[in-house]
Amino acid sequence: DKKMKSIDKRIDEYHFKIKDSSDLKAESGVFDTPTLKTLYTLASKGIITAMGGVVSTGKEADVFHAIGENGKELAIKIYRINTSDFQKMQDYLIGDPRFSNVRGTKKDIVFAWTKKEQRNLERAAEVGVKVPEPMISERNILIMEFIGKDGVSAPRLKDVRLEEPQPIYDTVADYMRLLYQKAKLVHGDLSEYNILLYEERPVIIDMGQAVMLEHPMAREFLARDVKNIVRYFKKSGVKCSEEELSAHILKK
Ligand SMILES: N#C/C(=C\c1ccncc1)C(=O)NCc1ccccc1
Repeated sequence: DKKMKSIDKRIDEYHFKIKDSSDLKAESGVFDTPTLKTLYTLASKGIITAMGGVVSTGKEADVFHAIGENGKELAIKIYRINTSDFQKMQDYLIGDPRFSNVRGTKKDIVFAWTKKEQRNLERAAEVGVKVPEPMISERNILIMEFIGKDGVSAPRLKDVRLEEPQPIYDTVADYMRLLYQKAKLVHGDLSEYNILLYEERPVIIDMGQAVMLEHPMAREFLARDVKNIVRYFKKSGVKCSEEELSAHILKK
């Protein structure tokens, strides 16, 4: 019972439990009724026991901190159903052999996108790339491992000044190679905005737009990812080039 006590104490530390929708609605525009229903379903299954604060907000989605079973810290990514750039999502999905049959309303597109991010995170984790471990996705909600401590998210590379950039660059280069060679994926939006630094190691996030190598734009997306990564690490003092990073990723 002591254990339960401590979890309750932890939960009380948060602004609010999932008690009524007024609190959640105040948080941000993602909490429309269907989303609240889904959150309550997840809560009633004990998957989420308390919602924390906002970790990050974007056009497409908001990420919240939460507490799950046995006090585990979670990241809850909630995709907006109305304002998401669903035309862009649709173009990405149509090019993806795994989702090319998805048609229909914005809702269907956003649900498929959420599932896609979960599948991409699973494939990345399988081949040894450090990403937030995905747990489940339900409609427009993706639940994953929280990368951070006590509700404080690990910082993005964009927000840190690296003492030792070389080993971080080497790891990111290896992750890009593993994604391409083993997971047959291109991240498609890789930059210092989508890499967290946790316990001195890079963690890749935001795999929703990642595409399979068969996608018509896979090579252009890879070239853009390479350009972004070289630009950032050159600025951080690493001797690197687009040719060298591309070779590292593509060589057999
Ligand atoms: N996944 C994820 C993220 C953070 C995160 C932190 C700690 N643990 C897991 C994930 C994240 O900020 N993504 C960026 C983003 C972009 C656009 C909209 C919302 C969010």
